[in-house]
Amino acid sequence: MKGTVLVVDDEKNIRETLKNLLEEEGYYVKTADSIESTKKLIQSEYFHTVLLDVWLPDGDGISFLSHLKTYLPDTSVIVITGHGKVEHAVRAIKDGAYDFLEKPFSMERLLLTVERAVQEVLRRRGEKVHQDELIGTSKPMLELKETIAKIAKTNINVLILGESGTGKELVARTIHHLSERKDAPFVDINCASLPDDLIEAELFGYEKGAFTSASARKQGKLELAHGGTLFLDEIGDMSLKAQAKLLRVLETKSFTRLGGTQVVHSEFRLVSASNKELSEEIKKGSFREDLYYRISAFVLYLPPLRERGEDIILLAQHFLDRFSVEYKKPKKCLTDDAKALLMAHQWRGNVRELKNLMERLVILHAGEEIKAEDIRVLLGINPLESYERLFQKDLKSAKREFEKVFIERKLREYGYDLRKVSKAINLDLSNLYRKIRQYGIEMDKGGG
Ligand SMILES: Nc1ncnc2c1ncn2[C@@H]1O[C@H](COP(=O)(O)OP(=O)(O)OP(=O)(O)O)[C@@H](O)[C@H]1O
Repeated sequence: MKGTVLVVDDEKNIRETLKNLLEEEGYYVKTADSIESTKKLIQSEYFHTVLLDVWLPDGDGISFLSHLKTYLPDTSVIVITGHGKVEHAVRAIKDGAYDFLEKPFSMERLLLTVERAVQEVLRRRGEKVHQDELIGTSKPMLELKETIAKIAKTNINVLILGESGTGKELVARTIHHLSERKDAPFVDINCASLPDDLIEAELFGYEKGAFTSASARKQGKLELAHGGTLFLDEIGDMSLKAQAKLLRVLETKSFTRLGGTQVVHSEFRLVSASNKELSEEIKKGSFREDLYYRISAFVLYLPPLRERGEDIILLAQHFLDRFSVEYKKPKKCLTDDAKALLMAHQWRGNVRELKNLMERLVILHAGEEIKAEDIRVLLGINPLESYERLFQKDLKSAKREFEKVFIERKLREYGYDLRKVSKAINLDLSNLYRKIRQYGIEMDKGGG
């Protein structure tokens, strides 16, 4: 796949012609006929390039451009303007469009412009070509996206709190991408993964000879973040000594490298994250209160995935689509049972757990349908745990559902040997056959 393209035009035949043409060239293409439908699409899908017509039934494309860039900050937008409408083209470029196409345009010109636009995004995103966009349409996620859009352009220090895997780093990166600093570095450091003395060396850098293994001068992350954003992940794990030094840097915007005397100035925006309750750490005396106030001018809280029910299926489908493209597998969908199971799961590992699960499902399953059983096997859960909803059914359907799960589990347990299963569950062979057929149970052993 060469890249993903969204075609926004109110004329059906233009949408279809462009879609066919671009698909033939190897792009993944989606279309939208209005601003409203575009808004919906970009909440759940990422596009390298958007082809945007100026005239749309519910507004003008150029005014919509800034909204589009909020959701897809990395995307190159190509605006399609009417013949001779130079003022539109000028405004579009001013508002952040990558390029414009004046009607009528040749197909060669279109393909060339799209190709350049996609290349530009891939280059800009570097190794993070497949980095996720912030997906979610639950109330807290929509509010979060709005807040991010508002604070990104400021220089305010942001603290992101939330359980592990809720997307704190992704939010930090999104803030950077939406800020004026987007072309400067985003420098991250995980305070939990480094021992105390190494954190200082990493943050402040060192001079040659500062310690035994310091064979040459090394710039620290604070210095590297100059002009950009410094992301301190797991800041709650920083030692008190490093905290005291960091506090001084935040007050003076300057520091010296380890073993050095030269004062180094660095101007960066600080975004920190923690999955610990920092107020508790302050009470315990392991986190400085004065540092807390410095880093938390604005606090963003990421709720656990289990509290954002409606995002679960959206994210699951998003990851299935993404990994299917990545692993060149057919597009997959979730059965209603599978969706119910995902909704009922606790997701202690939050979005990271969901993402990993979807990746494994794409790798392991050749078919197009993901069933509850496929997921249960990978999650290693006892079906009954996720069967709370059985109690909302009538006895007959609850019984049927349980019977199916029971037989599926026994079949797996006995390596799909029907004779053994028949004996183990005390059900004669012909009845077992009948039930397997009746419930549409697959005798596929390759599922995981
Ligand atoms: N809303 C979301 N939309 C799309 N992808 C997401 C979303 N939230 C999280 N992810 C993805 O889930 C994974 C985990 O997210 P991330 O690393 O940002 O979490 P974290 O809170 O920083 O975790 P930790 O506390 O363990 O460092 C990443 O691959 C990230 O891209």
